[in-house]
Amino acid sequence: MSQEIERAEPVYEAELVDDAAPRLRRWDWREVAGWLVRSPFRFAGAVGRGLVVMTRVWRRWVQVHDYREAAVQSEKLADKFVEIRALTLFRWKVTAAVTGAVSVVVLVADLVWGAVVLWAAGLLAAVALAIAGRRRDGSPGRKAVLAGPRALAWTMDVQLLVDAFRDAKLLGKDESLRLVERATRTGAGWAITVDLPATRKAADVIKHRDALASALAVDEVQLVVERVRGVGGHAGRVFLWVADEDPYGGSPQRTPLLDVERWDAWRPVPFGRDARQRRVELPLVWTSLLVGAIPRQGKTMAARLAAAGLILDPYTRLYIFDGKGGKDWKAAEGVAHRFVCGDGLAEVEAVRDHLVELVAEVQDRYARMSALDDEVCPESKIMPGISRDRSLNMPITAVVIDEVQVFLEHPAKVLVGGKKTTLGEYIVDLLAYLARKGPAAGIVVILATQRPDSQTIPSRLRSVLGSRFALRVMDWRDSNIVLGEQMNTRGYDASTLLPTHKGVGILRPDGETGADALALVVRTYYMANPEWQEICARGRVLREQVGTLSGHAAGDDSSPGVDAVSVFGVLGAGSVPDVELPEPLASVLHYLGGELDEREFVPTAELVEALDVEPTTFGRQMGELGCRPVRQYVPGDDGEVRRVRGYLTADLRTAVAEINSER
Ligand SMILES: Nc1ncnc2c1ncn2[C@@H]1O[C@H](COP(=O)(O)OP(=O)(O)OP(=O)(O)O)[C@@H](O)[C@H]1O
Repeated sequence: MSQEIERAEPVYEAELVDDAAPRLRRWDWREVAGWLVRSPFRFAGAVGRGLVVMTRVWRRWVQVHDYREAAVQSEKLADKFVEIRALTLFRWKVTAAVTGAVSVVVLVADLVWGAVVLWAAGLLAAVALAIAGRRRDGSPGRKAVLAGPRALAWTMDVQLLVDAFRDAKLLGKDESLRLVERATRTGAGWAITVDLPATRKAADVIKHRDALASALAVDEVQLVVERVRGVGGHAGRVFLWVADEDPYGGSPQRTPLLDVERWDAWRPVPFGRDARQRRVELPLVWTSLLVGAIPRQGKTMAARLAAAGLILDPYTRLYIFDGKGGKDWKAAEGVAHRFVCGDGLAEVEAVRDHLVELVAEVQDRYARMSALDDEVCPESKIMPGISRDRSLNMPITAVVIDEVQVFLEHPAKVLVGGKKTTLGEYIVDLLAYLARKGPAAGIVVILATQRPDSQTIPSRLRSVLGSRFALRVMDWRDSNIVLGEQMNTRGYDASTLLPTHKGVGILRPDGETGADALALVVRTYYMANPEWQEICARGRVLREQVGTLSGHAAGDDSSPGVDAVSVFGVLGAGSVPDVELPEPLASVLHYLGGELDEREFVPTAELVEALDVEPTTFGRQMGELGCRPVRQYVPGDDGEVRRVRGYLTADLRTAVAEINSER
């Protein structure tokens, strides 16, 4: 009895003390009743779990799992395969023999002693299973919810997922998830679709993906969270996929471009695979690409993959500039119309001259496109037919610059249009013009850098680059420089990628190209050096066949001699100033890109949808930055003209100019 007595707390003055000093653990009758009512269910639950546990134990045993794993670890699976198969077969036979023997014994016992034996055996088995499947309290550390014996429990019991959402503070205490689609086995993982309560947003789950991964006790690279969009989707519907193991481990896949004879630059280029091994393709025409990463993460590989698609199209003209000056791009010399490799003054000046030549060409293309027949060129934009018509001389032209910071940071003083500047600044202006005006005229700008900071790539250049790919970077600021303002707060931060995951990065496709997701994690395809050389060699043969080998590749390095002054005149026009703009104005300008100059009015609804922002807050923040909405008549998708709220691009430009002058 004395052991059951709890020591009373010290008694303080004015404290009420219960008379019945020795406090015993007393059961409330409601607790007892509750326990009695719940126990059959708990027993049944434990039996169910026990069944799952025992089935798994048996399956691992029959498949010789540990032996197999040891063989995989020591990379001897192939050698041990026959042995493992023989052992598996033997264990299947043992299973069959034991099952047969037990059935016979039970049958005989049933005949001799009657049905009571069956009941007794069943009960015994149920108790044994319940013991195997009981919930073990107090086991140290957290167990991965989705690994081991509980994987099946999770797929059967959504409550575990609800608990994880609550632990990650994505659901309140009284809120719950609604199951849209049961958990199913999809690829090498489990997929489930759920609806959040009406007040919650899928975007927040994406944002706090790491908290959810922690609550589920899996590494965040194993957890994929996507919004379900379009028909059948809404802002509160979430698709979750949890990989069994690191989806970016294993050996990389080779690029499918190696299996094709030629490619069409108008088709999106095969770029890599996402966590679920779905193909990710990158449209390049009518847009541009910025790749950023710290060294040795796969930046050159990513840029070369994009270039490879263009190299395999003989109608594409290539300007290839490599600031590193190594061997990485050497093979492309045989296909490039202009080729510069190195970081000396002569090389930087050559790059400048080639870019000036291109800017002049863009102007010329616009002039010629406006003179073309409406049927050939309906909207002052290059079309596939035009780009392949040799007589029009407007092929898709790609400017690929690796280690672009070498050119952008060059400090040599130059005089441009009577104004003192540096060579680097001038190249920034030229590239910004090309990225802004070029896409519609068939110019594709692809830039790769290991210095993604705001000085190196000023916002007037960044804001006009369409697609972004960030491999691992130093910190979230650098990540935002590549991916766009505030992308880290939306759950996309390339500094959290793992150093061992070479070639894995966050891709933010150009919104204009109709991409569904805001961004996605991609592992690029792998293209070994000999394969890259093979693609370049094939590109050369193709160009020789159709007669498009030109410039440097054809041994002709002469420049057409462009009037640099006339080019200078167009550079300043409408360019976005070089300051960090506050949000949401920065995102608006990024979204509009070159359209800032081309459009007169942007409906608020369009911006709210494109930027995925809350309309009231957006309106207030824009107001604080001096942008007031106006009403204008615009034609809708159905052709009907409606009066809608929106912003005049002139007002946006004025706001930018004012912010600029205040700094
Ligand atoms: N998708 C991939 N899968 C596996 N390994 C990859 C992948 N992409 C790149 N790598 C490996 O990562 C390493 C670095 O690649 P790469 O040379 O492209 O990086 P980088 O960032 O351009 O480096 P640097 O800054 O030195 O130019 C290479 O050894 C390459 O083989």
